[in-house]
Amino acid sequence: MLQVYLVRHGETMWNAERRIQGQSDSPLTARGERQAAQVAQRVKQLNITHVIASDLGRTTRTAEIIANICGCGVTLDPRLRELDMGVLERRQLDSLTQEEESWRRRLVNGTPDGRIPGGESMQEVSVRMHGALNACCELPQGSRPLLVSHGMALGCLVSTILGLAPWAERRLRLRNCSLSRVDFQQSPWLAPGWVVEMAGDISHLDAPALDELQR
Ligand SMILES: O=C(O)[C@@H](CO)OP(=O)(O)O
Repeated sequence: MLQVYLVRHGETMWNAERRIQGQSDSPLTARGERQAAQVAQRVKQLNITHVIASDLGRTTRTAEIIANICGCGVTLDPRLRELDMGVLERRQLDSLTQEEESWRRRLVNGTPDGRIPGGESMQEVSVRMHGALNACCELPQGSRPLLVSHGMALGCLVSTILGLAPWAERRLRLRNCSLSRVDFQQSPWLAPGWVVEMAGDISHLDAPALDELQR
């Protein structure tokens, strides 16, 4: 059985400001750095063999902190990036016009091929996230990888493993530096292939990100 751990990056400056990031980027806050150190201590004794991260700055920094504690390197995989939110990236969530908010709603309410102008659909994110996850099956026998990605991308992955639509991810709270685990297994009691063992655990954090408490 292959166990793959999933971590959302630490809190960033724009998370705290409720500013849309998508494939734009902002640095970890001091709280985000602390969260990354706390999740690193949590996974330290899990014999992680590979840390694979979205190539954006916030995930790369989180991955470096984890890899340093786990004693392994960091591999970057752009398939793990956050959903591309097109023309709304860098915008404050509270500043959107009604029309802009309708673009965001279409993205998350199941409109087929719903997307923000210039951005990705949830279906497209699902395809590339599964590609990155399935690549873990090609690692040497006995590997235990940890993927560092983003809120909507990871939510989309977990939702689709559960057989839900990609946009169901809006009903799964994945806080900054939460830890999830998915297993590739052949148990007679479960559906063959990927199953969700754990999702969104933050018991290792001393406080969830401030911005999460405001939502
Ligand atoms: O891009 C963003 O603004 C958020 C959305 O969930 O993603 P993350 O902070 O996880 O990169």
